[in-house]
Amino acid sequence: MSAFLGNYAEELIKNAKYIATPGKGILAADESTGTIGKRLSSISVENTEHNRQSLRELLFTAPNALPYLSGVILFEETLYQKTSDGKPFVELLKENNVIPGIKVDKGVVELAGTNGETTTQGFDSLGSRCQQYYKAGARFAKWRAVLKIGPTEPSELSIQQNAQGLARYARICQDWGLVPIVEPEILTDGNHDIKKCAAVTETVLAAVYKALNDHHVLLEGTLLKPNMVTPGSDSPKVTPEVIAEHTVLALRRTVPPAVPGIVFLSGGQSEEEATLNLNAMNKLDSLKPWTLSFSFGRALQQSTLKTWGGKKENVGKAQETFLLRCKSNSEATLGKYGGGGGGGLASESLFVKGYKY
Ligand SMILES: O=P(O)(O)OC[C@H]1O[C@](O)(COP(=O)(O)O)[C@@H](O)[C@@H]1O
Repeated sequence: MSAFLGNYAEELIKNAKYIATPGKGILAADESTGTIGKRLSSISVENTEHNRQSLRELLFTAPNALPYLSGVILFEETLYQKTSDGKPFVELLKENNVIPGIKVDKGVVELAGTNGETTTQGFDSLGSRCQQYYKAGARFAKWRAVLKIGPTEPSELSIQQNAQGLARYARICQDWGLVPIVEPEILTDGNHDIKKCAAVTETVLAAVYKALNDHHVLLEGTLLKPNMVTPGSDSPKVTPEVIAEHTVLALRRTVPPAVPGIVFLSGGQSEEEATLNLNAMNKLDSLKPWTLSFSFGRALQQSTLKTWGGKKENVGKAQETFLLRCKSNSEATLGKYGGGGGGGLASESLFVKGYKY
Protein backbone atom coordinates (compact mmCIF):
# COMPACT_ATOMS: atom_id res chain seq x y z
CA MET A 1 0.00 0.00 0.00
CA SER A 2 1.25 3.51 -0.74
CA ALA A 3 2.18 5.99 1.95
CA PHE A 4 -0.84 8.13 1.09
CA LEU A 5 -3.35 5.52 2.10
CA GLY A 6 -1.65 5.32 5.49
CA ASN A 7 -2.56 8.98 5.97
CA TYR A 8 -6.21 8.46 5.19
CA ALA A 9 -6.87 4.85 6.28
CA GLU A 10 -8.53 5.71 9.60
CA GLU A 11 -10.65 8.47 8.12
CA LEU A 12 -11.79 6.26 5.23
CA ILE A 13 -12.84 3.51 7.62
CA LYS A 14 -14.66 5.97 9.90
CA ASN A 15 -16.55 7.64 7.05
CA ALA A 16 -17.53 4.39 5.31
CA LYS A 17 -18.81 3.03 8.61
CA TYR A 18 -20.79 6.19 9.30
CA ILE A 19 -22.41 6.17 5.85
CA ALA A 20 -23.47 2.58 6.57
CA THR A 21 -25.25 3.51 9.82
CA PRO A 22 -28.44 1.41 10.03
CA GLY A 23 -31.50 3.64 9.66
CA LYS A 24 -29.71 5.97 7.25
CA GLY A 25 -28.97 5.84 3.53
CA ILE A 26 -27.76 7.84 0.56
CA LEU A 27 -29.64 10.23 -1.69
CA ALA A 28 -28.17 9.91 -5.20
CA ALA A 29 -28.56 13.47 -6.50
CA ASP A 30 -25.58 13.20 -8.83
CA GLU A 31 -27.42 13.15 -12.14
CA SER A 32 -25.14 14.55 -14.81
CA THR A 33 -26.38 17.57 -16.76
CA GLY A 34 -27.79 15.34 -19.51
CA THR A 35 -29.59 12.98 -17.12
CA ILE A 36 -31.11 15.74 -14.98
CA GLY A 37 -32.23 17.35 -18.23
CA LYS A 38 -34.34 14.27 -18.99
CA ARG A 39 -35.85 14.35 -15.49
CA LEU A 40 -36.66 18.06 -15.76
CA SER A 41 -38.10 17.75 -19.23
CA SER A 42 -40.54 15.09 -17.88
CA ILE A 43 -42.10 17.93 -15.84
CA SER A 44 -41.67 20.49 -18.65
CA VAL A 45 -38.96 22.41 -16.81
CA GLU A 46 -36.00 23.81 -18.72
CA ASN A 47 -32.55 22.36 -17.96
CA THR A 48 -30.89 25.56 -16.68
CA GLU A 49 -28.41 25.92 -13.82
CA HIS A 50 -31.05 27.84 -11.85
CA ASN A 51 -33.63 25.06 -12.19
CA ARG A 52 -31.10 22.36 -11.30
CA GLN A 53 -30.14 24.39 -8.20
CA SER A 54 -33.82 24.83 -7.24
CA LEU A 55 -34.49 21.09 -7.38
CA ARG A 56 -31.40 20.27 -5.32
CA GLU A 57 -32.25 23.00 -2.79
CA LEU A 58 -35.76 21.60 -2.44
CA LEU A 59 -34.28 18.17 -1.59
CA PHE A 60 -31.52 19.32 0.75
CA THR A 61 -33.73 21.70 2.75
CA ALA A 62 -36.72 19.37 3.12
CA PRO A 63 -37.72 19.70 6.80
CA ASN A 64 -36.87 16.61 8.88
CA ALA A 65 -35.58 14.55 5.93
CA LEU A 66 -31.81 14.81 6.49
CA PRO A 67 -31.75 12.68 9.69
CA TYR A 68 -32.66 9.71 7.46
CA LEU A 69 -29.62 10.31 5.25
CA SER A 70 -25.93 9.69 5.94
CA GLY A 71 -24.71 10.83 2.53
CA VAL A 72 -25.73 12.71 -0.60
CA ILE A 73 -23.98 12.13 -3.93
CA LEU A 74 -23.50 15.38 -5.83
CA PHE A 75 -22.56 16.24 -9.38
CA GLU A 76 -19.55 18.57 -9.74
CA GLU A 77 -21.73 21.63 -10.42
CA THR A 78 -23.82 20.99 -7.28
CA LEU A 79 -20.76 20.60 -5.05
CA TYR A 80 -20.09 24.31 -5.49
CA GLN A 81 -23.70 25.56 -5.40
CA LYS A 82 -25.46 27.40 -2.55
CA THR A 83 -28.99 27.73 -1.21
CA SER A 84 -30.87 30.85 -2.28
CA ASP A 85 -29.89 32.31 1.14
CA GLY A 86 -26.23 31.88 0.20
CA LYS A 87 -25.31 28.86 2.30
CA PRO A 88 -23.05 26.39 0.45
CA PHE A 89 -24.86 23.05 -0.01
CA VAL A 90 -21.79 21.29 1.40
CA GLU A 91 -22.05 23.29 4.66
CA LEU A 92 -25.77 22.66 4.94
CA LEU A 93 -25.25 18.91 4.58
CA LYS A 94 -22.32 18.78 7.01
CA GLU A 95 -24.25 20.72 9.68
CA ASN A 96 -26.91 18.03 9.44
CA ASN A 97 -24.42 15.15 9.73
CA VAL A 98 -24.81 14.21 6.09
CA ILE A 99 -21.54 13.50 4.28
CA PRO A 100 -21.20 15.11 0.85
CA GLY A 101 -20.10 12.76 -1.95
CA ILE A 102 -19.18 13.34 -5.57
CA LYS A 103 -19.67 11.51 -8.86
CA VAL A 104 -16.20 11.23 -10.42
CA ASP A 105 -16.92 9.12 -13.50
CA LYS A 106 -17.54 10.74 -16.87
CA GLY A 107 -20.18 8.37 -18.17
CA VAL A 108 -19.95 5.25 -20.30
CA VAL A 109 -18.71 4.58 -23.84
CA GLU A 110 -19.10 1.55 -26.03
CA LEU A 111 -16.49 -1.15 -25.58
CA ALA A 112 -15.37 -1.47 -29.18
CA GLY A 113 -15.83 -4.89 -30.71
CA THR A 114 -18.68 -5.93 -28.38
CA ASN A 115 -22.42 -6.09 -28.90
CA GLY A 116 -23.15 -2.71 -27.31
CA GLU A 117 -21.36 -3.35 -24.03
CA THR A 118 -19.74 -0.41 -22.26
CA THR A 119 -16.87 0.76 -20.13
CA THR A 120 -16.70 3.84 -17.91
CA GLN A 121 -14.61 6.94 -18.61
CA GLY A 122 -13.05 9.36 -16.14
CA PHE A 123 -9.45 8.41 -15.40
CA ASP A 124 -7.96 11.59 -16.88
CA SER A 125 -6.81 13.77 -13.97
CA LEU A 126 -8.84 11.63 -11.55
CA GLY A 127 -6.24 12.02 -8.77
CA SER A 128 -6.14 15.81 -8.98
CA ARG A 129 -9.93 16.03 -9.23
CA CYS A 130 -10.19 13.90 -6.06
CA GLN A 131 -7.84 16.34 -4.29
CA GLN A 132 -9.97 19.30 -5.33
CA TYR A 133 -13.20 17.58 -4.29
CA TYR A 134 -11.72 16.69 -0.90
CA LYS A 135 -10.78 20.35 -0.43
CA ALA A 136 -14.34 21.33 -1.32
CA GLY A 137 -15.67 19.03 1.41
CA ALA A 138 -16.45 15.76 -0.35
CA ARG A 139 -15.54 12.64 1.60
CA PHE A 140 -16.82 9.90 -0.69
CA ALA A 141 -17.03 9.29 -4.43
CA LYS A 142 -19.04 7.28 -6.92
CA TRP A 143 -18.17 5.58 -10.22
CA ARG A 144 -20.80 3.64 -12.14
CA ALA A 145 -19.94 0.69 -14.38
CA VAL A 146 -22.78 -0.72 -16.49
CA LEU A 147 -23.20 -4.34 -17.62
CA LYS A 148 -26.03 -6.00 -19.47
CA ILE A 149 -27.55 -9.46 -19.70
CA GLY A 150 -27.95 -10.90 -23.20
CA PRO A 151 -27.44 -14.17 -25.05
CA THR A 152 -23.65 -13.77 -24.81
CA GLU A 153 -23.49 -10.85 -22.39
CA PRO A 154 -21.93 -9.84 -20.14
CA SER A 155 -18.84 -10.94 -22.05
CA GLU A 156 -15.69 -11.89 -20.18
CA LEU A 157 -14.09 -8.78 -21.70
CA SER A 158 -16.70 -6.46 -20.28
CA ILE A 159 -16.64 -8.17 -16.86
CA GLN A 160 -12.86 -7.83 -16.65
CA GLN A 161 -12.64 -4.28 -18.06
CA ASN A 162 -15.35 -2.98 -15.74
CA ALA A 163 -13.93 -4.75 -12.68
CA GLN A 164 -10.46 -3.36 -13.40
CA GLY A 165 -11.87 0.12 -13.93
CA LEU A 166 -13.80 0.08 -10.66
CA ALA A 167 -10.77 -1.17 -8.74
CA ARG A 168 -8.39 1.37 -10.25
CA TYR A 169 -10.85 4.18 -9.52
CA ALA A 170 -11.34 2.91 -5.95
CA ARG A 171 -7.64 2.88 -5.20
CA ILE A 172 -7.09 6.39 -6.62
CA CYS A 173 -9.96 7.75 -4.48
CA GLN A 174 -8.55 6.18 -1.34
CA ASP A 175 -5.13 7.71 -2.02
CA TRP A 176 -6.80 11.14 -1.79
CA GLY A 177 -9.12 10.49 1.15
CA LEU A 178 -12.40 9.74 -0.61
CA VAL A 179 -14.38 6.58 0.26
CA PRO A 180 -15.11 4.92 -3.11
CA ILE A 181 -18.59 3.64 -3.80
CA VAL A 182 -18.08 0.76 -6.18
CA GLU A 183 -21.09 0.50 -8.51
CA PRO A 184 -21.26 -2.39 -10.97
CA GLU A 185 -24.83 -2.03 -12.26
CA ILE A 186 -26.31 -4.96 -14.16
CA LEU A 187 -29.23 -3.54 -16.13
CA THR A 188 -32.64 -5.24 -15.80
CA ASP A 189 -33.41 -5.14 -19.56
CA GLY A 190 -34.24 -8.58 -20.94
CA ASN A 191 -36.51 -11.59 -20.59
CA HIS A 192 -34.22 -13.64 -18.34
CA ASP A 193 -35.40 -15.14 -15.06
CA ILE A 194 -34.19 -14.25 -11.59
CA LYS A 195 -31.77 -17.20 -11.50
CA LYS A 196 -29.92 -15.82 -14.51
CA CYS A 197 -29.64 -12.39 -12.86
CA ALA A 198 -28.36 -14.08 -9.68
CA ALA A 199 -25.71 -16.05 -11.56
CA VAL A 200 -24.50 -12.98 -13.50
CA THR A 201 -24.48 -10.83 -10.35
CA GLU A 202 -22.32 -13.42 -8.57
CA THR A 203 -19.86 -13.65 -11.46
CA VAL A 204 -19.57 -9.88 -11.77
CA LEU A 205 -19.15 -9.29 -8.02
CA ALA A 206 -16.57 -12.07 -7.74
CA ALA A 207 -14.53 -10.37 -10.49
CA VAL A 208 -14.93 -6.96 -8.83
CA TYR A 209 -13.67 -8.19 -5.44
CA LYS A 210 -10.71 -10.00 -7.06
CA ALA A 211 -9.79 -6.76 -8.85
CA LEU A 212 -10.18 -4.68 -5.67
CA ASN A 213 -7.74 -7.02 -3.97
CA ASP A 214 -5.30 -6.86 -6.90
CA HIS A 215 -5.39 -3.04 -6.72
CA HIS A 216 -4.70 -3.02 -2.95
CA VAL A 217 -7.99 -1.39 -2.03
CA LEU A 218 -8.80 -1.13 1.68
CA LEU A 219 -12.21 -2.83 1.75
CA GLU A 220 -13.16 -1.37 5.15
CA GLY A 221 -13.00 2.04 3.51
CA THR A 222 -15.35 1.22 0.60
CA LEU A 223 -19.07 0.73 -0.03
CA LEU A 224 -20.77 -1.40 -2.70
CA LYS A 225 -23.67 -0.08 -4.79
CA PRO A 226 -25.14 -3.07 -6.65
CA ASN A 227 -28.35 -3.85 -8.46
CA MET A 228 -30.90 -5.96 -6.63
CA VAL A 229 -31.29 -9.47 -8.07
CA THR A 230 -34.58 -9.45 -10.01
CA PRO A 231 -36.08 -11.09 -13.11
CA GLY A 232 -35.55 -9.22 -16.40
CA SER A 233 -37.92 -6.37 -17.18
CA ASP A 234 -39.74 -8.51 -19.82
CA SER A 235 -40.32 -11.42 -17.41
CA PRO A 236 -43.12 -11.88 -14.88
CA LYS A 237 -42.55 -10.15 -11.55
CA VAL A 238 -41.75 -12.02 -8.33
CA THR A 239 -42.41 -11.07 -4.70
CA PRO A 240 -40.06 -8.92 -2.58
CA GLU A 241 -39.32 -12.03 -0.48
CA VAL A 242 -38.03 -13.92 -3.54
CA ILE A 243 -35.94 -10.90 -4.60
CA ALA A 244 -34.57 -10.62 -1.06
CA GLU A 245 -33.54 -14.29 -0.90
CA HIS A 246 -31.75 -14.23 -4.25
CA THR A 247 -30.08 -10.89 -3.63
CA VAL A 248 -28.78 -11.69 -0.15
CA LEU A 249 -27.53 -15.10 -1.30
CA ALA A 250 -25.59 -13.60 -4.23
CA LEU A 251 -24.05 -11.00 -1.89
CA ARG A 252 -23.20 -13.56 0.82
CA ARG A 253 -21.30 -15.59 -1.77
CA THR A 254 -19.20 -12.71 -3.05
CA VAL A 255 -18.93 -9.63 -0.78
CA PRO A 256 -16.41 -9.90 2.07
CA PRO A 257 -17.60 -9.04 5.60
CA ALA A 258 -14.86 -6.36 5.68
CA VAL A 259 -17.16 -4.18 3.54
CA PRO A 260 -19.26 -2.12 5.99
CA GLY A 261 -22.25 -1.38 3.79
CA ILE A 262 -24.11 -2.31 0.64
CA VAL A 263 -26.22 0.56 -0.69
CA PHE A 264 -28.51 -0.49 -3.53
CA LEU A 265 -29.32 1.45 -6.68
CA SER A 266 -32.99 1.46 -7.68
CA GLY A 267 -32.48 0.84 -11.41
CA GLY A 268 -35.95 1.78 -12.64
CA GLN A 269 -38.00 0.05 -9.93
CA SER A 270 -40.98 2.02 -8.68
CA GLU A 271 -40.36 3.88 -5.43
CA GLU A 272 -42.59 1.48 -3.49
CA GLU A 273 -41.06 -1.65 -5.06
CA ALA A 274 -37.53 -0.54 -4.19
CA THR A 275 -38.54 0.14 -0.56
CA LEU A 276 -40.42 -3.16 -0.17
CA ASN A 277 -37.51 -5.13 -1.64
CA LEU A 278 -35.00 -3.46 0.69
CA ASN A 279 -37.30 -4.09 3.63
CA ALA A 280 -37.66 -7.79 2.73
CA MET A 281 -33.87 -8.17 2.64
CA ASN A 282 -33.50 -6.67 6.08
CA LYS A 283 -36.26 -8.91 7.43
CA LEU A 284 -34.61 -12.02 6.03
CA ASP A 285 -33.40 -14.42 8.70
CA SER A 286 -29.87 -14.96 7.41
CA LEU A 287 -26.39 -13.85 8.42
CA LYS A 288 -25.77 -10.44 6.82
CA PRO A 289 -22.38 -9.06 7.88
CA TRP A 290 -22.91 -5.67 6.21
CA THR A 291 -25.57 -2.96 6.52
CA LEU A 292 -28.09 -3.21 3.66
CA SER A 293 -29.29 0.26 2.73
CA PHE A 294 -30.15 2.52 -0.17
CA SER A 295 -28.42 4.88 -2.59
CA PHE A 296 -31.47 5.59 -4.71
CA GLY A 297 -31.75 8.23 -7.39
CA ARG A 298 -35.07 7.82 -9.14
CA ALA A 299 -36.72 5.83 -6.32
CA LEU A 300 -36.16 8.71 -3.88
CA GLN A 301 -36.95 11.58 -6.18
CA GLN A 302 -39.57 10.68 -8.74
CA SER A 303 -42.78 11.48 -6.86
CA THR A 304 -41.13 14.57 -5.37
CA LEU A 305 -40.19 15.78 -8.84
CA LYS A 306 -43.74 15.28 -10.13
CA THR A 307 -45.29 16.97 -7.09
CA TRP A 308 -42.97 19.94 -7.51
CA GLY A 309 -43.50 20.37 -11.25
CA GLY A 310 -41.07 23.30 -11.19
CA LYS A 311 -43.54 25.55 -9.28
CA LYS A 312 -42.59 27.55 -6.18
CA GLU A 313 -46.00 27.06 -4.62
CA ASN A 314 -45.53 23.27 -4.69
CA VAL A 315 -42.18 23.19 -2.86
CA GLY A 316 -43.69 22.43 0.58
CA LYS A 317 -45.84 19.58 -0.72
CA ALA A 318 -42.92 18.15 -2.71
CA GLN A 319 -40.72 18.25 0.39
CA GLU A 320 -43.35 16.31 2.34
CA THR A 321 -43.36 13.71 -0.44
CA PHE A 322 -39.57 13.48 -0.25
CA LEU A 323 -39.69 13.13 3.54
CA LEU A 324 -42.10 10.19 3.19
CA ARG A 325 -39.70 8.37 0.84
CA CYS A 326 -36.69 9.03 3.09
CA LYS A 327 -38.55 7.82 6.19
CA SER A 328 -39.95 4.74 4.43
CA ASN A 329 -36.51 3.72 3.17
CA SER A 330 -34.95 4.37 6.57
CA GLU A 331 -37.51 1.96 8.07
CA ALA A 332 -36.70 -0.54 5.31
CA THR A 333 -33.02 -0.53 6.34
CA LEU A 334 -34.24 -1.84 9.71
CA GLY A 335 -36.78 -4.28 8.22
CA LYS A 336 -39.53 -2.18 9.82
CA TYR A 337 -41.35 -0.74 6.83
CA GLY A 338 -45.04 -1.47 7.16
CA GLY A 339 -45.99 -0.33 3.64
CA GLY A 340 -48.46 2.42 3.01
CA GLY A 341 -45.96 4.94 1.64
CA GLY A 342 -46.86 3.74 -1.81
CA GLY A 343 -50.01 5.57 -2.83
CA GLY A 344 -50.34 6.94 -6.36
CA LEU A 345 -47.08 8.22 -7.76
CA ALA A 346 -44.84 6.04 -5.60
CA SER A 347 -46.13 2.88 -7.28
CA GLU A 348 -45.48 4.06 -10.83
CA SER A 349 -42.83 2.03 -12.63
CA LEU A 350 -39.77 4.08 -13.50
CA PHE A 351 -38.36 1.53 -15.88
CA VAL A 352 -37.48 2.73 -19.38
CA LYS A 353 -36.39 0.08 -21.86
CA GLY A 354 -32.85 0.53 -23.17
CA TYR A 355 -32.55 3.55 -20.88
CA LYS A 356 -29.57 5.72 -21.70
CA TYR A 357 -28.47 7.89 -18.78
O1 LIG B 1 -25.87 8.84 -16.00
P1 LIG B 1 -25.65 9.57 -14.75
O2 LIG B 1 -26.02 10.99 -14.88
O3 LIG B 1 -24.28 9.34 -14.22
O4 LIG B 1 -26.70 9.00 -13.67
C1 LIG B 1 -26.74 7.69 -13.25
C2 LIG B 1 -27.61 7.58 -12.03
O5 LIG B 1 -27.60 6.24 -11.63
C3 LIG B 1 -27.38 6.10 -10.23
O6 LIG B 1 -26.11 5.57 -10.05
C4 LIG B 1 -28.46 5.20 -9.65
O7 LIG B 1 -29.69 5.78 -9.88
P2 LIG B 1 -31.06 4.98 -9.73
O8 LIG B 1 -31.24 4.66 -8.27
O9 LIG B 1 -32.08 5.95 -10.26
O10 LIG B 1 -30.95 3.73 -10.58
C5 LIG B 1 -27.41 7.53 -9.67
O11 LIG B 1 -26.48 7.69 -8.63
C6 LIG B 1 -27.10 8.37 -10.86
O12 LIG B 1 -27.71 9.60 -10.77
